[in-house]
Amino acid sequence: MYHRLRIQVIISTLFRSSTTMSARPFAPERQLALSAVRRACALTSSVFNKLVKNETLTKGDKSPVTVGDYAAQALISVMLKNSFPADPIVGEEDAAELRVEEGSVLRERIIALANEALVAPLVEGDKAEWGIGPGQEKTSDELLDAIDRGNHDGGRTGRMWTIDPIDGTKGFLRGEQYAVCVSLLVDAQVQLGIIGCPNLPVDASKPDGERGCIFVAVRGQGCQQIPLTGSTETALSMPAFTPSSLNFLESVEALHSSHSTTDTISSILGITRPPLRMDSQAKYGCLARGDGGLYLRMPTGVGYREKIWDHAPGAILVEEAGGIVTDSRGAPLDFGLGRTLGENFGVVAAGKEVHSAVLDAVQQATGTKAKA
Ligand SMILES: Nc1ncnc2c1ncn2[C@@H]1O[C@H](COP(=O)(O)OS(=O)(=O)O)[C@@H](OP(=O)(O)O)[C@H]1O
Ligand SMILES: [Mg+2]
Ligand SMILES: [Mg+2]
Ligand SMILES: [Mg+2]
Repeated sequence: MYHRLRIQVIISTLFRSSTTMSARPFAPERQLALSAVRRACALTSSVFNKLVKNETLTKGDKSPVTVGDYAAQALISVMLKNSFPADPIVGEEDAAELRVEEGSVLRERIIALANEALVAPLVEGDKAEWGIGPGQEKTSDELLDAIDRGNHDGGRTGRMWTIDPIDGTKGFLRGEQYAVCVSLLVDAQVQLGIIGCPNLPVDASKPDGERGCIFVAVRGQGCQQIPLTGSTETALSMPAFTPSSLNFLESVEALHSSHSTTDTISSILGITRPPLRMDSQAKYGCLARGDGGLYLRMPTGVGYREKIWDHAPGAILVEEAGGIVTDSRGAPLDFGLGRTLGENFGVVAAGKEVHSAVLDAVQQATGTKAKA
């Protein structure tokens, strides 16, 4: 029923005209990044369809890394460099492991996949000057360098992009939710966030219906959902939840977010609906469109530092849909500390009507004091 509460306004014509686009702040960045995320979603879907799981590597942090992660980061990075050559990139992956494997099947597969995605025909909205389309192949070295352009340290000043080429790697490998996530930070403030979710139902009330959505938000311009295979934009606005109508969105992996803390907070708030568990920043998109009323990510006490690419794109979606995103003390997430968010105080994302009640419950559950 909460789906009916969504305020959805079709504004497809608003962003389509290039005259309108270029007049809006960050219009070229939005258009380019949308195209890059769309291509990366096509790439990752095709990897999944062909994927043989024994091609999965294991990195030191135990998260599975697939050819899809590397190839998608290479693709997005090439496209960003072609249009915004001066902008640094904070990307999840780096090519160190691939460089020692010259000629390996894995490396050749990554190069082939990235090039296939780069040379795919132009579709509506694409521009040849972005360095995409037939004949735009790159060499192996150029693609490995593109992956390594994601090695920027982050920081407080200037423009920088974040790329998480496949967020929710475990969901991806299970054939469930994952997301291709890109954001643009300016002086540590998120100005643009784009999240492509190839497996997410376009309408949560029709779980067996059409799948594949992109969520996009530019600061001050609202949050929109676009079907992966179309251009109709739907403006998203978070419905007003009360504590009694709330339900949680949370990680599938208990290692990533403490389910037991969430359970305690749930009882304090009197929430009876079961949590909606899904992998990846698809959770932020679902929150922005009202599939759930609250996203909690509580530290599991293992000293993990959250990464900026795991939250910057999602945070702006929720804020532009009318919600509030803070850590569990009520402090804003700080994207200016480097590649991580620093000490892990968790994430509390919710509608403005309930956010402070949730913070109180978190404080009660964890014995922490909200930041003054
Ligand atoms: N210990 C720990 N604590 C918190 N977070 C961690 C931890 N380990 C990994 N990660 C990051 O979690 C990202 C995926 O988590 P999600 O919430 O998106 O999905 S999940 O349900 O937890 O799988 C995942 O992003 P991807 O690597 O892009 O999949 C990681 O960056
Ligand atoms: Mg990872
Ligand atoms: Mg991630
Ligand atoms: Mg990832």
